Amino acid sequence: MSRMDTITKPKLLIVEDDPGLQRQLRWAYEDYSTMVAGSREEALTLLRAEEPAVITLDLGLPPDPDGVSEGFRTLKEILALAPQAKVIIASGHNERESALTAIAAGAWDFYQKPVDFDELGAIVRRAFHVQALEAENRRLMANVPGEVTMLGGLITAAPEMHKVTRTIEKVASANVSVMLLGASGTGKELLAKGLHEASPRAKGSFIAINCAAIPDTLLESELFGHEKGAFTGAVKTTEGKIEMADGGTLFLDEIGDIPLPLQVKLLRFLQERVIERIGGRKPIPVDTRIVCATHRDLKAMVADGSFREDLYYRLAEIVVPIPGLAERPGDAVLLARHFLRKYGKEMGVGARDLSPDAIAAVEAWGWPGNVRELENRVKRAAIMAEGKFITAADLDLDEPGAGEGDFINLRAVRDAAEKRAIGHALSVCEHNISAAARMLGVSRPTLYDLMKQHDFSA
Ligand SMILES: Nc1ncnc2c1ncn2[C@@H]1O[C@H](COP(=O)(O)OP(=O)(O)OP(=O)(O)O)[C@@H](O)[C@H]1O
Repeated sequence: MSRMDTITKPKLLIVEDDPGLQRQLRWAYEDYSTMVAGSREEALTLLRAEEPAVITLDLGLPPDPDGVSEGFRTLKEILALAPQAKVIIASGHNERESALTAIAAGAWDFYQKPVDFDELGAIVRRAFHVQALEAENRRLMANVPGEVTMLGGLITAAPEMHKVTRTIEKVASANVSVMLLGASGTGKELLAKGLHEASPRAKGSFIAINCAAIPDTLLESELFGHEKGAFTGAVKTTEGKIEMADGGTLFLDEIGDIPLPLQVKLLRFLQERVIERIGGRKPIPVDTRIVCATHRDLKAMVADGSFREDLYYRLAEIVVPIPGLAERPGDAVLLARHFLRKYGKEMGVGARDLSPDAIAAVEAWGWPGNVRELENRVKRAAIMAEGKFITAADLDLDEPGAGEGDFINLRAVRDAAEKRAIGHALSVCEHNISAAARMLGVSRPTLYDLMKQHDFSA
């Protein structure tokens, strides 16, 4: 076995004690990197060292070459070490029963001796094929969000967002101010948190505040805190959010909503790194990093005088635009599946997936509310849906023309409605055609015709 072989060819382990057969089998499998073991011990040693994907196993091994006991023992030990390996059993005449027992014990397939190389070759090829598919599947499942934690728990497969996360990772450790620009629900807070966690301030607190959600009159106290008796109702001295985030990061969402007088106070903090609580007399030094975000056009606000230019440049040394969900190819479905798993687990319902019509609808939707909208729709669907699959209707994405622009005429609307109803019935009935036909009140042949017409696979 050359080094090249091990790198490029799939590995096949042949467990066979007959030297003649060993030679023949080795010769028959040129396409694989083959290795031969004549006993259980040798088989296990090679298994540990080489991790072959497929194994052919003769049940009659020494010290019991005419029985099956050693073969079964070997099978059991192989599967204990490598449950994903495909083990193909070789059984002699009249050993069909043992072969079936071996399958029940976890073997993948069997063939009858004397060896028919064509037949065995086909079984081995198929075993490799299935093994590769399963390995690919496992790899994809491992990459399923939730299990992979990207920056701040963010989930994405879109290159546009990978660029964003790379930028954030880079600026996290630099001493620069960062402004995130993006529509509501695009994940700005999640990214700000990711930035904090990737920065040397990760041991400090991450505090978030939405400036648009707090009335102007309270915002100053929220940010800077107040001394006892500073105003009616100030019954005790309270720290502001800037102070609470000392040593950490303060995320100011909707920074464009800060009124002008407060902009001045914030600028002073950024320049001098001290704050004064409302009603306080002494400046308090605070080491807080500010990360801010907005969906507004701050440059236009600077131009019309509603946002201070000097503050803008203090806050926006690095500006990171965040693309909307609809501009991230593949992310909507990826995130829908993630939220489905998350809420399915939380509610203790079994594993569920999106039906084909739901996938199409999720891909076509414009997502004006971005990830937040998607999360809300999936959460509601996870609660309401009954079948194993979540449909477009469950997600409330099934109005005629959803995401597709206007319909041309009534026939097109009927067509679309028919297609949705069929997709829904098929997914609810888990593709059982008779059950779906009953649900739709049509005969089986009619449903077959309709499925053909609407491009559903039978
Ligand atoms: N890529 C993502 N992966 C996983 N969850 C996400 C992702 N993007 C957003 N979310 C989730 O969507 C919701 C909205 O995200 P977030 O609050 O970060 O958005 P935002 O841009 O700050 O919104 P707003 O400006 O309206 O406050 C949160 O529950 C967040 O956890």
